[in-house]
Amino acid sequence: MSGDRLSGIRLWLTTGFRAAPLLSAAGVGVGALAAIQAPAQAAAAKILVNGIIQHDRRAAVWAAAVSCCVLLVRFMTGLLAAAVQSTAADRVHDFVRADLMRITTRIPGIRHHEQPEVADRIALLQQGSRGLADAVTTLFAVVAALINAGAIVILLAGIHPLLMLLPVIGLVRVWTSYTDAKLRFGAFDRVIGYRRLADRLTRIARSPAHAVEVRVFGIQQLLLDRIGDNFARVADGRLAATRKGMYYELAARVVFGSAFLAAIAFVAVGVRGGALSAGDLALLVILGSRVDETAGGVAAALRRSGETVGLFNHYSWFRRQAEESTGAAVATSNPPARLRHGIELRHVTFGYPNSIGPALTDINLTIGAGASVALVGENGAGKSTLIKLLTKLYEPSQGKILLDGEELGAISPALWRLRTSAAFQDFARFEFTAATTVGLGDLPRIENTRTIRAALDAADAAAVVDALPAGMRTQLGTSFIDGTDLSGGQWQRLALARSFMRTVDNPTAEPLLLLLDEPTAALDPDAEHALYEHIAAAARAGRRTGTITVLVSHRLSMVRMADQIIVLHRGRIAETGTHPELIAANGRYAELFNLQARAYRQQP
Ligand SMILES: Nc1ncnc2c1ncn2[C@@H]1O[C@H](COP(=O)(O)OP(=O)(O)OP(=O)(O)O)[C@@H](O)[C@H]1O
Repeated sequence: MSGDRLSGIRLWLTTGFRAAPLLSAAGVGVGALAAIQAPAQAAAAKILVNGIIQHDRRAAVWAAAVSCCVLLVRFMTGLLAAAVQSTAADRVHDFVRADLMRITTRIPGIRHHEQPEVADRIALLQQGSRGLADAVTTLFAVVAALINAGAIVILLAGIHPLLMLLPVIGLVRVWTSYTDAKLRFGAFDRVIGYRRLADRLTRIARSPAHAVEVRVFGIQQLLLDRIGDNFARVADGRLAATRKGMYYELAARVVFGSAFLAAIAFVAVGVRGGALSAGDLALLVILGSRVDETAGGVAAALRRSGETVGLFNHYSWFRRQAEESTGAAVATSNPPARLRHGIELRHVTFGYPNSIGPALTDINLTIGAGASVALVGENGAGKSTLIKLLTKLYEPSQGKILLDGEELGAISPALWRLRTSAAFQDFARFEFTAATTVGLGDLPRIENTRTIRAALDAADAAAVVDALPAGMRTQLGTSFIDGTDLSGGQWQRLALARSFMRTVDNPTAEPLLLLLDEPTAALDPDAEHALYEHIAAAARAGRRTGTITVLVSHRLSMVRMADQIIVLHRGRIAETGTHPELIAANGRYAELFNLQARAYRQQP
């Protein structure tokens, strides 16, 4: 058995007991109790029949009484089992969901979001979360089925040892059922990519964020067709597996039915010859249908446990992956209190997972402490990628990034991020109150109104908040009944204010790196101008504290104040220098700058 499978089984067997120990133990106990009821009743039936035929009143009364008691216990355990199982399943569901959230959010980078095999497994886990929750119920079913099967074998052997062949033939049904489950689960695995795509397209079709473009470009039908295609592939894959499995099941039942008929004939002959009693025949008839039922029960339990183990394999794999990437990120060093020399990139090359070529190639760069740097270049040149490497969202594929001479790779991502601040072009619209949306930028001071106000001023966003119905306490976002929505530019101003939270009034934990990736894309010219004034002021202050400011912008008139301008082209550094140096060099930067300046001059 592979290590993956073993750890899946181990996780299956332990998760229920970790999530709800008492309920799980009770569930297994009730399962065991339920399992002996049917064989007990069959044995009582044999004694009853023999008692009646042999006029043994005492035996007959006892057998009838036992039968009634067993029936009563059966009703009680049925009620108890349903309650115990569903409560345990709810507990396990909550436990697994919380565990998955915890391990996913602890992964320091974002590489796992872009690996299809990881995304597929996460989709499988989400869709099969009920199967994970049924960990206890499945265990309950397995215990019950095995005890039931054991008791039946003993009773059959008591009639005649040859009858033990019946459960052996019943095993064929167990095997076919298991094969059926394997086929179905395999099909489920194979089509999960289509399923994930269909789900993603469905989300696009329903998403309010896409609603306008979906209607303007009339792409509803295209989306519906693609969703339909993908779901059809999912259904085809699963149907083929179901059909194949059904043939196996049918064959097994024909074989078992024939064997059962032969067994009845064999015992009937024994009764006629006097070697066996009428009670034995009654017991066989009852047990015969029980063997089929039990074989079905064992098969169903195995099938369920096969599916459950399959899901737990994914769960275990995902936990291990998360642990490995979290473990890999367990770095030994802390970031320095302040930068003295700066950041150096040595032969840094980076390629995204599953992409053909590198996004950055052989980047060599030194940024002095306290410097302001501007990254410019055409779309796809690699600017945002460089920002992601500096925030340790990814690690370089080759080369290293040094922070005052020490490798950034050795510094804990969490601690490093505490000493950086950033605003991204794809900024998040956190739908909290306005104060919280900004305060999130510095968790220890999330409720410090003075700091939030200062960050809003720095981002020229105070007017946005002041115009809200309840000021800073206004709930943002359309997901809430009393929520207020903002324009794209207003959201971006709040995102900028968030990024300034760590930079304002923070002498003890001043960021070492302030990253601004296209921070003004949605801003009007006034706000953009005010922002650049602030960035220039922050950059000047950075000279004192050692903070490096990195700005990505296509607006070249805004980057001229940077101490160093780096022009990226197709993932490589094309040129670097100050604005005057690059203009004098008359290269790519000068060409782009003059082009933009001419365009502005030509405006009426
Ligand atoms: N998550 C990703 N997975 C695979 N490739 C990516 C990913 N993100 C970016 N790329 C690729 O990496 C290259 C650099 O992209 P990057 O976003 O760094 O460019 P950029 O200079 O910031 O562009 P822009 O000015 O358009 O924002 C591009 O070829 C892009 O297609």
